[in-house]
Amino acid sequence: MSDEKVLTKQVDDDGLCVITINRPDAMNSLNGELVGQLWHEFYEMRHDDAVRVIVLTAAGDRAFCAGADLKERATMSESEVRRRIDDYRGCFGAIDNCPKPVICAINGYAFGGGLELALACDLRVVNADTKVGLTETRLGIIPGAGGTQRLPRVVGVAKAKELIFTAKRLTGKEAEAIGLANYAVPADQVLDRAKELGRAMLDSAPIALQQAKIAIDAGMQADLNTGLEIESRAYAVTIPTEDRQEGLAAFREKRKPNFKGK
Ligand SMILES: C/C=C/C(=O)SCCNC(=O)CCNC(=O)[C@H](O)C(C)(C)COP(=O)(O)OP(=O)(O)OC[C@H]1O[C@@H](n2cnc3c(N)ncnc32)[C@H](O)[C@@H]1OP(=O)(O)O
Repeated sequence: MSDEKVLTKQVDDDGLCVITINRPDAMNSLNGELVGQLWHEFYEMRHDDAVRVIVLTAAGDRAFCAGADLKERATMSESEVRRRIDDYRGCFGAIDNCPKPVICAINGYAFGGGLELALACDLRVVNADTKVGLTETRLGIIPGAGGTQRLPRVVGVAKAKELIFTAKRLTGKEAEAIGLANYAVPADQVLDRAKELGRAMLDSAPIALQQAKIAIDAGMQADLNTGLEIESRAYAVTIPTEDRQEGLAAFREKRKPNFKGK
């Protein structure tokens, strides 16, 4: 393990947390240490009330994440590669299942596992001039960290097949046009736009945010009637909360609500 931290974390007083991948010299690619730390951090944040909304980004101006660390990969046995793919799935699953909104600020290249990492987040803001893509088929493999499942759910089956079969590298602007990114902005505005989105969510009640995320994510895997049942159960969780009473009181008193996540 090197002395330099591969991941940094900053939480402000309002609960906006910025996680920064810090391997810029290796294009922020995913080695074992980074995957382990990301996984651990997202597990910890599940239970940390000081964190309400998360922005995930990376250091430097070239890459968000160039996917698997291909130099490390070249040294690994087949069984080590299998295990590493499982680690990606566990790590990205922890991000996907994080009960708080996660916004990915794609500051530069996002290829292979790097884009799969971004797809595990709820929203994406991308550098308009960078390139992103699931490039794995050009390396004799397939997207194995959720890409074959999450990309079609975001952009539709036919577009996902086109992108995966051709390993196409899209510009940030093109990613925005197909809904892969919520916003494409100039490079120097990526992090600020992601934080701005995050701050807009801080005004919403934490339990309401969690339940809305659960309802959307679980409901999208189900038929409409099951999805509506999931929504109904998620709504029911919010009914006995102090925050619901606070929301009504704040409306009555014409003031901003002070939500406590209770
Ligand atoms: C389940 C998951 C599977 C996967 O993720 S498979 C991997 C998918 N990733 C890719 O296909 C991207 C591979 N990388 C590239 O295509 C290019 O690179 C870039 C477009 C990202 C950048 O190109 P350029 O600007 O010309 O720079 P450069 O000289 O190629 O790279 C700069 C340094 O960064 C290292 N690097 C780039 N990508 C990776 C990587 N994925 N793993 C480890 N190192 C990487 C290079 O080797 C080099 O380093 P040095 O200066 O020592 O030669």
